[in-house]
Amino acid sequence: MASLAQAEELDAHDPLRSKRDLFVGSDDPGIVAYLDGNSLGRPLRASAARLAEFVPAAWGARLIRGWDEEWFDLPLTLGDRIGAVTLGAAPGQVAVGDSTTVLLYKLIRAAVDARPGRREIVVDTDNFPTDRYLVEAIAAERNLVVRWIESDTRGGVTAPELEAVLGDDTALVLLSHVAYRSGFLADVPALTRIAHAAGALVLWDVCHSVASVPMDLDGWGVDIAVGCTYKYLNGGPGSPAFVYVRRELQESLVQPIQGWMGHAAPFDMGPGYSPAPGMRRFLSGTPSIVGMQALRDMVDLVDEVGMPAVRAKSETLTRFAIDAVDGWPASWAVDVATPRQAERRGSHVTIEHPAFKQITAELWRRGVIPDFRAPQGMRLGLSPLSTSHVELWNGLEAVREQLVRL
Ligand SMILES: Cc1ncc(COP(=O)(O)O)c(C=O)c1O
Ligand SMILES: Nc1c(O)cccc1C(=O)C[C@H](N)C(=O)O
Repeated sequence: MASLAQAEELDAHDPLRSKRDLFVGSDDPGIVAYLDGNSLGRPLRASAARLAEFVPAAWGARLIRGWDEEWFDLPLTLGDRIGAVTLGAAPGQVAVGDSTTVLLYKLIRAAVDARPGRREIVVDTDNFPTDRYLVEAIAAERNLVVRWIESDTRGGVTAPELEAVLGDDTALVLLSHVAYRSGFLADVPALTRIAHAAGALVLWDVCHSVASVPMDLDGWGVDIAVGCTYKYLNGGPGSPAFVYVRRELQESLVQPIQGWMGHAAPFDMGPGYSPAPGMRRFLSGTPSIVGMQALRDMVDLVDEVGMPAVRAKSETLTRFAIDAVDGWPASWAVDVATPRQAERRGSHVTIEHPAFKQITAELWRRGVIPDFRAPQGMRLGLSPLSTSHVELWNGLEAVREQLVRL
């Protein structure tokens, strides 16, 4: 049974335990347990220093010269770093820029346009709202049909569910690698093979898996992936998203927001749009260089420790959370909505109870910070590099204390 002693023991043997001290606020007594790193990761102390220095040393001193010296290429050089460290992507296939929502729009549009004559987009009913809304908007724009896979707050998409909706008319399948609610971890290589066998392209939303679940996008034959950088990549609020496009596919995709930064010769400022070769064609306007600074430190840290160590810690954290909740009286009727098989879950655990909305609000007042997802889910986001088992135990104890009072 999970206990404080067990949490202390797990921390004592955790090879990543010293990394927690690298984060701002890890010593703040007002934050008893930060369990929302899957919405907004904590800042690294190195990022605080980098951002403080950026204004005088980069922006202030280099001024417009900064674009030639580094910033113009940063979306692609940083993309390559994210690709190598977290995505299993060879260079030249990842670009950073825009928000997740905007990148998803650009790539969903490009993908359905690359399959002319096919009229359906497949997506699941419990995919993240932005993904669903975009698919509906693009279906309306392009006169396409949305084929829904029924999923719920406890699930994710499996191979038989995908097979049941695929057909000759499927242009694109849009799925999440880790379901934002349940934490279900989809079998990317298997589902990608199934979609390809039907002649469809697949776009993976990797927001909740990047830097928490190891990926091999090249090896898995993934077409396109989009992910955000403010969760487990700790880029800060609104840090830009990234897109991966398989090399062989790049020249065949035309994205709809044709801005000058994606042009083959942006500084010619000539007539007509001619897309740049390679990943630059997926950029639109001036990317947020300021927004790219903090995540550079997290990519370096993940590179130093390696994704297998990150995943191993994530597994002990999620298992500990599930064991602790399993130890609560059955009469409390708290359900674990996250898969119990470690290989089928990402790095958050969701528990369900009708009182969790009010309980989460009270926990925030007490410095215990999970998040609440309607109708009754409490998500415990476990950032492998910044969450300790004792912190998690303290958070769970606070939840238990609230449940006892009901
Ligand atoms: C799975 C998933 N997709 C997309 C988004 C939307 O990203 P953004 O708000 O950065 O556009 C998020 C988070 O907000 C997410 O969790
Ligand atoms: N992106 C967010 C935001 O701008 C404000 C508050 C929360 C978020 C989130 O990240 C939500 C998150 N993607 C989720 O999985 O629910």
